[in-house]
Amino acid sequence: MPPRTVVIGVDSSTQSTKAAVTDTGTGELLAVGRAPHVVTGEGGARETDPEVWWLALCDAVAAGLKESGLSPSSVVGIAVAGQQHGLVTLDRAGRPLRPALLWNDTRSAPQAAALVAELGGPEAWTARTGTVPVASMTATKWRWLRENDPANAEATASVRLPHDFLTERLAGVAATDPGDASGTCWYSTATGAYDPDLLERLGLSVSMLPEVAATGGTRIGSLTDSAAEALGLPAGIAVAAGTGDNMSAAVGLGLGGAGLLDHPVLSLGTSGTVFAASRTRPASTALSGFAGADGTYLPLACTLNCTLAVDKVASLLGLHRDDATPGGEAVLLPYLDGERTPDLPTSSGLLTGLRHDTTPQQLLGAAYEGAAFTVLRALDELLLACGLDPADPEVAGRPLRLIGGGAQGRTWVETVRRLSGRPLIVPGSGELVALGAAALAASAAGGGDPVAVAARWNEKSEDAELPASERDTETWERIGSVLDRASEPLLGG
Ligand SMILES: Nc1ncnc2c1ncn2[C@@H]1O[C@H](COP(=O)(O)OP(=O)(O)O)[C@@H](O)[C@H]1O
Ligand SMILES: O=C(CO)[C@@H](O)[C@H](O)COP(=O)(O)O
Repeated sequence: MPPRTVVIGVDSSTQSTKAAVTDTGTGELLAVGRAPHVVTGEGGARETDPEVWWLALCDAVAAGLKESGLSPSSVVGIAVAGQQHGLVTLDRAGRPLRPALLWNDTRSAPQAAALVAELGGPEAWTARTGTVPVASMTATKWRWLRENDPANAEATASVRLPHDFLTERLAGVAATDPGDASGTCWYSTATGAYDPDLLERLGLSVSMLPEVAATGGTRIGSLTDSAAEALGLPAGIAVAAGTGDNMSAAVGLGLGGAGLLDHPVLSLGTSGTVFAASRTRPASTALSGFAGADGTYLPLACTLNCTLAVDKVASLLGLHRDDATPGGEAVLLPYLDGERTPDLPTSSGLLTGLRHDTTPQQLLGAAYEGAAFTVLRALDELLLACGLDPADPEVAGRPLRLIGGGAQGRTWVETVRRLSGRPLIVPGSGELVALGAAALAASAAGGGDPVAVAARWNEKSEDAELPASERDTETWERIGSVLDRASEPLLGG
């Protein structure tokens, strides 16, 4: 038998880094090393020092390798999938000038509104870049920095996204991929390149940005001696371009440009996201028309408040996260970070429908319902943008794949099932982002198309399949009516 070779898929997300030591041949997840991140900031600010991500990556890789019991010499490749959109600013020596502005930092909402108006409205942005700027998009953060921290903006020699900052630390090469680049709002999914006019408008030049590799699985270089020493891995192994975390999850599921719209995906993490792989370029202002890691399309909608917000409500109530019952009359919109979908960056949490007999368990259940409702309503927009009618019983009956940390939680699964009325598939692998990155690494190390690699790995996956339960339309309508009434003044409706 030839010796076992492995690849390392890194998921550098908002709350932590995970490094999945993955068998190159079978996709078996042999070990997962973990290291937490620190997010700081009050009000709308959310920042992390990029050096925290690098140290967490080193710790997670070391922990994963130790747990696997394998020799470092069995590792043949590595790829990073990172939280999308974050703005990393580097000096001439490649050192971060300041903490990164994260995807859920809402301070750049005014800059987003100004950019939308400057181009003549949302449709113009959809046509140009695929996506309408909201506070999450990198372009709005760069403009915020120029207006609010001009000294650091002036000193910036290069701009990176979280995943390509880390990839550059690994390979010494400035590279990104179409998927993560499409979340900047200065890359066009229509042309597959940076938009020179938008760069000029933003005061950026191409020389400040990483080159866009053809796919996230492209080998952009090899592990440098210094990175090898920091990670305890052999120098010279393949480094892939990597991608954004949602794009990587799509790869991990074996979805990529194959038009597999019959299985939309719902991810329950710090963010709640819904997305579907598509061959058709989406043209809706109601969602983000991102690219996939291979340059095809990944229409996606994202909420700012999902598992972290619900965990916060549980801790305020002194309850365990699964100590919840359906909310009854109580409606809780847990928009603790403001909200992105719907675009309500200055909103905060809202509780209504309290009675003398409302219990703490119902309040927690109402937080789950509010978070799940918000992302599920975005799913309807996603389907519409993909030319599907969400009210069509055939479309409404298609299964929803549930991923992210929340998919491991009983109450999350039951709440999504009850409010969606759909059958659910919970994939056997709980680490789809890291698995997708491992497939990108395997591809870079010589293993062919990453989506095909992941699809082959998934053939043995033991997925949980849950049949549909009756849809709780009463709760759905109650929450929808509260949200619509509360957002009217904020949306100017
Ligand atoms: N067993 C579980 N039950 C419910 N929620 C869980 C469970 N395990 C993890 N989570 C939730 O998953 C979240 C982290 O998910 P993850 O997808 O790793 O987030 P991120 O990618 O944003 O860092 C945590 O906020 C936690 O609430
Ligand atoms: O902004 C988005 C998607 O557009 C988020 O989904 C981020 O990519 C962060 O993801 P998690 O840390 O919640 O996984």
